[in-house]
Amino acid sequence: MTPANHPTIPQSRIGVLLMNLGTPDAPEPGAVRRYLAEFLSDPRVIELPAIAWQPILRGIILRTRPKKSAEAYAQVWSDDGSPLAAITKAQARELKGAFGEDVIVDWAMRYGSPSIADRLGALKDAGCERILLAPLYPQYCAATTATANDKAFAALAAMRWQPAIRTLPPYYDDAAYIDALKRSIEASLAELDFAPELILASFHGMPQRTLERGDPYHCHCQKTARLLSDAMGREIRIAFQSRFGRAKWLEPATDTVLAALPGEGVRKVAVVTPGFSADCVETLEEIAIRGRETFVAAGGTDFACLPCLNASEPGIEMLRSILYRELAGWVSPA
Ligand SMILES: C=CC1=C(C)c2cc3[nH]c(cc4nc(cc5[nH]c(cc1n2)c(C)c5CCC(=O)O)C(CCC(=O)O)=C4C)c(C)c3C=C
Ligand SMILES: [Fe+2]
Ligand SMILES: [Fe+2]
Repeated sequence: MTPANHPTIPQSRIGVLLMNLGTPDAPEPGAVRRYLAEFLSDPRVIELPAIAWQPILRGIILRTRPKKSAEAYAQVWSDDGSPLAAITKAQARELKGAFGEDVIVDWAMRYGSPSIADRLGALKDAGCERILLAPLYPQYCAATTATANDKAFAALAAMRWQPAIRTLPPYYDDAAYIDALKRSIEASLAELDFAPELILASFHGMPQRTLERGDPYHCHCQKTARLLSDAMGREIRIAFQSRFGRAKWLEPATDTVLAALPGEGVRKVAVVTPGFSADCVETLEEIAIRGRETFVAAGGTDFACLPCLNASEPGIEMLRSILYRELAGWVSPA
């Protein structure tokens, strides 16, 4: 091979790629439609044969849902764009330099932009010979963790010269995660002007059959809630939100629980959403806006939806600690 066509060997670096779900580019029906079309065509998310599912998706869901979802997104959109993207970007920014000068921290979305393929390519071009893929889902399920990793591996499949890869395992029971949740929740509780009688931990739902097929997601959610309850020394009840479609989903459903609590004598509630590493339409609209309406309509008097770990100090400290452990042998101790 002549020097002219020999690939240049850039300086050896390490990359960390934070990966989250993805979000529309704008709170408008067209952008939401493009996002939902990509998201809901993922066979890891909707486990039906394409021949049966695509006509339902194209013929019904993508004709009706984008308008309604766009209204939800419009209520939570920030100056910095979609909260999920803005917060994931802030997490990457806050982790800059956390693992030394030669470790580049970047972020990408499984659906929409910035894409995993683009950011992996950028890390490789910047000289990263080793990359840690970090799906930011504390609880594992195929519809989130696995599909983010699949997308990264599909991008790698197109590279002649691949970097070495590691993936961040689920961290649902990690002491650093539980401790960060406890610190963040206690700080938020201290700011409230009421004392909640109950803390409700609302996790994103999944179809019941994914539990039967072997996803550990339900168990991971239960264990997170139990460890958090032990750490905080108080009852934490669990529920599953965001039901989609007609199949049976994990129960109890968050909206059903919120509607029932006042009847059980619980009139002051704080909802936490430990399964979301960043606030998003599902926490800021579904829980903080619609969940409150449901609870108050049922007779509740005080409601709070506490923030996710986001780019808060406990949240970044937790990410630093769990990511650092996965970089063992790649970076020397700070
Ligand atoms: C945190 C874990 C998540 C799991 C598990 C999950 C499963 C799952 N979700 C849908 C359908 C939708 N989810 C939507 C939004 C959404 N979902 C998650 C996370 C999980 N989803 C996040 C972080 C978000 C927010 C994205 C944002 O832009 O803020 C949506 C879009 C919104 C809407 O139209 O309601 C849909 C649809 C399914 C079908 C599923 C498991 C099979
Ligand atoms: Fe979802
Ligand atoms: Fe939702």
